[in-house]
Amino acid sequence: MKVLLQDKNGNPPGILRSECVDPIPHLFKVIIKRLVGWHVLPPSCIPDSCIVNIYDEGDCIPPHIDNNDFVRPFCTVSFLSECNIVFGSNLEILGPGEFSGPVTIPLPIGSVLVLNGNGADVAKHCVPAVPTKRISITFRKMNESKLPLGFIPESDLQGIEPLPYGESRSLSPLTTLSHTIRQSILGASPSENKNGRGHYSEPVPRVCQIEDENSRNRTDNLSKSVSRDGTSHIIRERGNCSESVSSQGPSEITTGRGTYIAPVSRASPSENRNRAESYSEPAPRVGTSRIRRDGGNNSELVSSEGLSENSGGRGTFTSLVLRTSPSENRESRTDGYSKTFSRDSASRNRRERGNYSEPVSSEGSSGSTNERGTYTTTVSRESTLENRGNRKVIDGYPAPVLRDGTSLVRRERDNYSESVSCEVPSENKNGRGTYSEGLSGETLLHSRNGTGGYSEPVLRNSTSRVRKEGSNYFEPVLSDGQPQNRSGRGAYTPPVSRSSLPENRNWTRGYSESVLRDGASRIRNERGSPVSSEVLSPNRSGRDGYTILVSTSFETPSGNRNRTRTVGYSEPSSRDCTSRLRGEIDNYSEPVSREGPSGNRSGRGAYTKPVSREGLSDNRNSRGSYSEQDWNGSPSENRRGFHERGYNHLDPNQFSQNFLQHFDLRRLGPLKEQK
Ligand SMILES: O=C(O)CCC(=O)C(=O)O
Ligand SMILES: [Fe+2]
Repeated sequence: MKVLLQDKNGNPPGILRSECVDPIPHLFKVIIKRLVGWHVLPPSCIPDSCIVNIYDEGDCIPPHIDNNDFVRPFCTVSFLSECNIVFGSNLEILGPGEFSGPVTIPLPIGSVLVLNGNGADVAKHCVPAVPTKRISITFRKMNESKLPLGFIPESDLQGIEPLPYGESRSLSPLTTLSHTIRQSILGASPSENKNGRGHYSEPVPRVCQIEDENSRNRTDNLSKSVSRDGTSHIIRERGNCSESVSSQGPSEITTGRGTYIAPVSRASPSENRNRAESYSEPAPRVGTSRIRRDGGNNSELVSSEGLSENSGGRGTFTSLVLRTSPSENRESRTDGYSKTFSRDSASRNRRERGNYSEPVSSEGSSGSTNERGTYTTTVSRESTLENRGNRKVIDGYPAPVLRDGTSLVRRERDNYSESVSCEVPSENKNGRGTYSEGLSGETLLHSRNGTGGYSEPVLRNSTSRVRKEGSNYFEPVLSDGQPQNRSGRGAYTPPVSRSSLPENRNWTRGYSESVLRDGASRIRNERGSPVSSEVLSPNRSGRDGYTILVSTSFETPSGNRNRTRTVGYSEPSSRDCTSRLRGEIDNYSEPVSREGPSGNRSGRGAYTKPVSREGLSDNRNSRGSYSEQDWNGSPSENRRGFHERGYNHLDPNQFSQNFLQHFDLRRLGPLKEQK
């Protein structure tokens, strides 16, 4: 593969230090503060740049790895519509906007995807042609040694600290981020997430009601949220950086001075582009594994190999654990996204079953067992029927009653499960730690123990943790060290006191690993941090803050059962590296910005225009960093439209206006119509 070490203008990959972009909009700062306050990003990675990718229907971002001029972890927040993101070291371009890779992860609206470790540095990622318009904002911190010349840090973004955990019943930041990160991030001010003592309590979901509505309404609400801010919201990269991306070669990126980095539409090597084979399913149902962390706090989307048990027999199972704010979000979330954890990390119940590990609400939720004897936190559809009458039903799904009165409902969709929690009367709990009458006592018990015999302990103080690993449970970890939580199945490990949690759990540094059905293994960091992905040893160093999903057998299910364990995690054995998840290798990508050929990643624009599906092969360069040999067609042709749309050199207000148009679909109509 031909690798360009510089773009058309002679710029090397990475941050363009001499470039200047607009300052970060106020609303973005609000988001950043929450990302850090809620432990999604560590204080060492406070974003000082960002990219706003605006996708029209059919647009995509080819395989790439975010340049290392940006520190890890970094994250991306999704808006407007859900789409998939594909990870893998070998991502193929099967056609315009059609990429195939070992791991496909859905990005729900409002979710935050954190990339770290190998997930950010080894695996590539790409966004196949989106089904409908979508916007994502990628927040990254520039490496200090790569800061744009004359770069002046935003004073109000300095010294942001993670909010301290609140007490007992309050949810921990580590447990609240979620799909609703959007609503929380956009709908409340940081201070509102603190309790009277200045502790983190819970995000205030001002727009939670939106969650009960359809995407359009959500969009509307998003608009409102944005509008509420009254400032020039979104988009625009703060005069912090711009980056250039050459059309090929690993790691090209650039940043410039400002805060934003422009467009990021990295294309994959030419050889991967024009494949004749038709590719009907971008996201292989089986063989996808996903991990998502919505925040440094443990909101994770974890999916794994097509474990029928865990996915209700529908193939790929994914457990989506999103953080949300406890109260409001619970009642209102209906589209399956909601939270799951409790306030302190200890309260997270996590279960790692043969094929997946999944967070379980700390309040004691826990799971239900499916009829196949497989433990799953997810409420199976089967059980739904029988439990429906006794449980709170959210969007058609029953909500297990948690001890503290909260309930958790998870449902499974094609490829993933979503958890939805909601509040339920405390009377619905008995004193045994199980569930009782009221809402679903018997039914719940039935659901839980009917098959797998798994009874999940629910500590009254909601600080229990449950974990199941394979056939064994790795259980309860009470925050107070109490050993009450055990299923009695014999497969449990003794309760582990909170303080000793890491050491007692598994191999190493707090990771617990489970082997996926197809041989893939998964590792999770109980401390709740990130979610990394790939399996390469470097990234599995066991550093805090991320979960590692190792899935090595997507393409060769039968041959991936051999694992090589390395410090706390297993090494994938497949040669094709399909075990990688979430990485971003700057193989290069080619952004196509609305500003035109030379505008990609220039940092002038706060956003990037993903590559259009139709013009995939033509649209990939950013700053002209493409090679004629590799790119057929004229880039400018594909970008013309953007030029004409006047996205270039907009002043903040004008820029905002344009940006808002994309959000307020109700008022302004479909984005398409605005062209
Ligand atoms: O749109 C997304 O979710 C991903 C964007 C991305 O990969 C990037 O900005 O580098
Ligand atoms: Fe990226």
